[in-house]
Amino acid sequence: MQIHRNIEALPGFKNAVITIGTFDGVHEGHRKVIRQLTARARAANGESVIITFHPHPRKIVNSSILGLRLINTLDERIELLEALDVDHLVIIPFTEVFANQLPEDYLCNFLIAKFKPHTIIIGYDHRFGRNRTGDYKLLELLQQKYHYELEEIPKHILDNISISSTKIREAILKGDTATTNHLLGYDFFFEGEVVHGDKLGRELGYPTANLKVTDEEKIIPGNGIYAVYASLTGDPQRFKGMMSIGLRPTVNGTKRTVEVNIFDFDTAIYGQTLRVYVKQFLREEVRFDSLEAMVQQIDRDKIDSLAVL
Ligand SMILES: Cc1cc2nc3c(=O)[nH]c(=O)nc-3n(C[C@H](O)[C@H](O)[C@H](O)COP(=O)(O)O)c2cc1C
Ligand SMILES: Nc1ncnc2c1ncn2[C@@H]1O[C@H](COP(=O)(O)OP(=O)(O)O)[C@@H](O)[C@H]1O
Repeated sequence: MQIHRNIEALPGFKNAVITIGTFDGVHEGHRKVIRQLTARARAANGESVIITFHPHPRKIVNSSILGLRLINTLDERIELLEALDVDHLVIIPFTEVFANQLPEDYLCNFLIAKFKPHTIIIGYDHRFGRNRTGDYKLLELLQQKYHYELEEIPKHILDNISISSTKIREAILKGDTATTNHLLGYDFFFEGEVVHGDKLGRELGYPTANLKVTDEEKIIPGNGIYAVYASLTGDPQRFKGMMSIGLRPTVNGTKRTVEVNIFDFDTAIYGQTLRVYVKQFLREEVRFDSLEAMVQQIDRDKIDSLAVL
């Protein structure tokens, strides 16, 4: 997959079959659309092109949802799309100027001028241009003039995509790993930099890599204890482990922490980036009367984790 970030330097596409969207999550619903895209491109003897936006258009167009958390960072989205046999990914910086183009200008100066699309695959409810006034009808109207084919994404797939995206975000926040991973079609993951904690973990027999998630838009699972896989950037090895997210009431914690104990592992990894695949929710965080009681429970968490990993 070729990645293009500069719209002034796009290549000449061959029979471009294009679709437009944010694809946050690259979940099962998105994959259906992408299969439609790649199949159509093959049939047209052309190239499949995904046009996506960053930052998320909803942040620009509707500032009331500034707090919107995303299932994927841009880099994760790229990585997931990379695995799906798409020829080109075009990342458009979604600015106010871009959003404020008249629909006809967007169509003519952007879509047609830059892509010369053979086919546009789009949902019937797709909106574009200033105040989102451009619609499918306009695309139909100008089809002859600009010689593109129009292919509709079936409504049930579109409905399913928006329901899934909402459900996935809610499920992640609730710690509902079964729903999350089922709807995503892969295990939800996130990354964080390993930072210093209170140095209590090692004393308790369970050193934990404390993670600082640097992308503030990234959604993080709700509080609880989870069975996870973990890997270090640049290292293909995937370790088993368990994660605790929460306030750590037992040690009178006040800050929400994300920490991972990696099984059969004994290396200082401060400063490194750890990726965590959230496999299964095990239990809620509890306030224990003593550290011994907590360690006994963590012993059981390890057994429970190993049973699902
Ligand atoms: C698998 C696991 C489960 C945990 N469960 C709880 C818990 O239920 N309640 C709690 O207060 N802290 C829990 N913790 C957090 C510990 O209190 C924490 O690891 C300890 O304070 C060490 O922190 P440090 O890494 O900053 O030294 C858990 C940690 C792990 C790894
Ligand atoms: N099995 C392991 N799981 C997680 N971290 C480990 C492990 N073994 C060694 N480490 C290292 O030790 C650190 C955790 O030790 P800990 O005593 O909990 O200190 P801190 O409070 O700074 O997290 C991790 O950040 C990592 O660098």
